[in-house]
Amino acid sequence: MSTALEITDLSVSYDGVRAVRRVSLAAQSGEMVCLIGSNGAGKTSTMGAIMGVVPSTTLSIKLFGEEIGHLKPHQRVQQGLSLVPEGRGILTRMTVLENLQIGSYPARSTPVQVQADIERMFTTFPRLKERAHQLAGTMSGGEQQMLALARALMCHPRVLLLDEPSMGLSPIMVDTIFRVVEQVHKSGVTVLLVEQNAALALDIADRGYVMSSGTITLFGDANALAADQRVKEAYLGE
Ligand SMILES: Nc1ncnc2c1ncn2[C@@H]1O[C@H](COP(=O)(O)OP(=O)(O)OP(=O)(O)O)[C@@H](O)[C@H]1O
Repeated sequence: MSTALEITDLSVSYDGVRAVRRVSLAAQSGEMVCLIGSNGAGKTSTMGAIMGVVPSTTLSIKLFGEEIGHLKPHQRVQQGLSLVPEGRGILTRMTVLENLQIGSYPARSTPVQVQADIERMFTTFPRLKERAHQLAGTMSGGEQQMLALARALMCHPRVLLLDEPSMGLSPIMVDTIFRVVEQVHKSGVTVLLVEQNAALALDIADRGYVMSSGTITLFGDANALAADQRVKEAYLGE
């Protein structure tokens, strides 16, 4: 199995205050890896730094063995990395269709390819098809999360970074989103998932990392982490 994503010594500071300290993590090709931890642990900062949208000092970020740490975010997208950010990051004053079209820009797809990708997204998310001409900002939270995920998939990522996809969603909508995440994973995409809902994350992931106060404190097989007393007490409410 090849290594899809390999992060070495990633650190993030805000105004001189260290939020993430020398984090190293990896995901093998086709793996689903989760990153769990309490509020403010540094998960979102880590995801942003991997994507290049949050400044960091990082020794190395490798995507399928190629160093991408020096690349701009859109260049990282071209290399096969996509982020669905926390809070979704969709363009609220544009329609669903426009959001999907813009989502395809970094991939430099041909118009025929873009159209095929939009149809693919509409098959995966029929709700988005029904609402193709609706302004994204007027959709429900769950619909916006679907759009954010669909937009990231327009670029055919090889590695998908998902930051808190369940945030603020009803249980039914969480089910819908996670079913698609599982489909995407089964299609061979490597997934790095940040989730506040640790039980859900450890249930769906192959492996996990636990983050606390800016550092990785535990990692391992997802089942083993879910059975770990420290994880149970701190994150699973048991
Ligand atoms: N833009 C910023 N400016 C200053 N401090 C920030 C900024 N973004 C994050 N922080 C701080 O960095 C720390 C880590 O935040 P981060 O959002 O990465 O954590 P998190 O684990 O994703 O938390 P949550 O689960 O609540 O989203 C926190 O103390 C936060 O207040």
